[in-house]
Amino acid sequence: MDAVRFDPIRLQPGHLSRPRSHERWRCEYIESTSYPEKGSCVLVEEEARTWIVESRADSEVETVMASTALICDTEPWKDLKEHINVIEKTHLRDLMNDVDRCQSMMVEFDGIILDYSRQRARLDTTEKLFKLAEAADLRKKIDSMYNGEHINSTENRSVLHIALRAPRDKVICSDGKNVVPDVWDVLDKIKDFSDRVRSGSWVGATGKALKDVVAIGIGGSFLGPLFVHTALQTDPESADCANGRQLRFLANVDPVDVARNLKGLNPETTLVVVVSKTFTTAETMLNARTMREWISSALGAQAVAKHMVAVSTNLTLVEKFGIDPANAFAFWDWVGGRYSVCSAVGVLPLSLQYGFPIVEKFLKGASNIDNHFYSTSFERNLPVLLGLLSVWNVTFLGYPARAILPYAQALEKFAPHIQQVSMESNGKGVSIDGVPLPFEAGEIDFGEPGTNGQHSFYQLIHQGRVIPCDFIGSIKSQQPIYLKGEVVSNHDELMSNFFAQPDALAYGKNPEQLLHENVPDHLIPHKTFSGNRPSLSLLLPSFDAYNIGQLLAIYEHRIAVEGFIWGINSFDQWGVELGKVLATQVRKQLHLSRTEGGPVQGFNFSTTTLLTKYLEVEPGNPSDSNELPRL
Ligand SMILES: O=P(O)(O)OC[C@H]1O[C@H](O)[C@H](O)[C@@H](O)[C@@H]1O
Repeated sequence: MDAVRFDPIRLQPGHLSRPRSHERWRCEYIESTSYPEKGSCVLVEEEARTWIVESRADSEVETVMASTALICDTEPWKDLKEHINVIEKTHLRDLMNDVDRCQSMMVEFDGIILDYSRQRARLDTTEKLFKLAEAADLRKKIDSMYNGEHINSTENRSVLHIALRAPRDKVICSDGKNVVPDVWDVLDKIKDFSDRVRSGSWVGATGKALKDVVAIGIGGSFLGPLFVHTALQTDPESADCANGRQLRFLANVDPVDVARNLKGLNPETTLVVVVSKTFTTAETMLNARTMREWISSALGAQAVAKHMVAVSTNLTLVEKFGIDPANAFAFWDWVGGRYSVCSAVGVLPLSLQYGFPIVEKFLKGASNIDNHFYSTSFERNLPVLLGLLSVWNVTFLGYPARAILPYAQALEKFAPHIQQVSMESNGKGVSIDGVPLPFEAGEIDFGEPGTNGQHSFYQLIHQGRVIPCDFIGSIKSQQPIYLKGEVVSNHDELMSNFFAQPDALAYGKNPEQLLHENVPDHLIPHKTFSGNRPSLSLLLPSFDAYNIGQLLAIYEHRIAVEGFIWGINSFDQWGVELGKVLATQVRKQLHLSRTEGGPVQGFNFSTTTLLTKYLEVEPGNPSDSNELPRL
């Protein structure tokens, strides 16, 4: 039995290290306090200043005694706080004149250039950020992730999306087991299945080839695959492989999304892929039942086996739903939903559309960044630099948002995907040990492809609030256009904006310049740009499948770095639960009122009034017959 001393003032649920299953620990405490109930650790005895606790967990995994120290208590943090005053006195206009500084703030890896010279940072700022990384044990945390330790401590899970794109011969262990062979078993199964569907050897119930795929899923089971699909759609090599095929995504439980997705589809030639990690998500399951009805009402119930397959970690529920387990593609609880695009979640629908070899290139791109992130010194490590700079912007300079501005229509769905990866991962208010954070973590991500955004929200970015921007561009266009007689090609036109906007933000325009241009006095305040607005630029060779994989992994790891520095758990998402629970209560009420006409009860005045109005306008009971969209 180990004796552990706790400081009751800092003691919060989550601070107790858990003994191995059914072990007992003696915990001495300093002042009188009540035992903080914590999951599987139960208080079995209490003596003077001592609790005897016993673990009731089945797991043999021991959580290491978590430190109650917050990163903001460290010297490097305090030093950076002081350093803000120094940076406040600088202007990017001047910082950009220092060529040595600018040169040091350009990093190249595998043809990807990161230019962070337009960050409000000097060389000593980055030095201080590296010290902060040291204080946050960043190296150790990255290693823990790669070693399969249960860094998602509130769910007691490893975080191993890196294993999803690891080469066959790599060894990556979770709970003592090499998971890479399991990953490749599923990848091989996907390759085989998608080859059969694409070649027409797997056909639908009426013998027709399945050329259209509807992937049902939401959140992490939707946004990543949608981003990659949208990016590959116009990549020439990928587009060639998708000839004659369609991939659609049904996410929203809004029946309009069903209607839109079904429009023009024939059940005879459609394959439905139900994607859900848990196979319990309300929206996905209702959409899956809807699509099952759409297929069976047209082709008979037996057709479901040929027209519906699933991706899930919960194969028992897949079978219960009526999908043949032979047509289920597994993944594992060590893959977070928002980090699952490289699992069957993305690989199956994308392989059906583009063929497995294209998807393998995408996986190789992501794997290349996994190696870079793991093995490159922090000074030249793209995700580490990006993560540290984000922490600097959000927490120290106080800029709460980040604009993701790809100068690439192919990356149209990148910002929506990163919104989930970033905001669900880092939108936390307590440290990994459960201590309320006395500083802001997480950021608000939003974005649109350039140049569309320029004609929309850039006004605010230039003259309103300061929003650090990520400019993302490619050297080669996926679909070049050049018109004889035009000054530049269409891609050069696009990229002129990519190169110009960061300088406009950094330098701005001052009243002297405006006077010199004979701008009337009364317009000078309106036409003045303060400048000094930070951005960074990422220039990639192209947006082919490999580069898209790289870009994805850069952002995934950048977000992990931010969480590691803030000392939060970036891999759980308890914040999404409450809304779901309350919706259950409303669903029950709607059913009751529709079927028995019962009055709205048990809600506050506002919800009661709204529900009553809602029920008045659309009266009627659920009917005995099915109703499907008529579009
Ligand atoms: O894949 P599923 O289990 O259906 O989950 C879909 C989504 O549901 C939840 O809302 C979680 O917050 C997301 O992280 C998850 O991606």
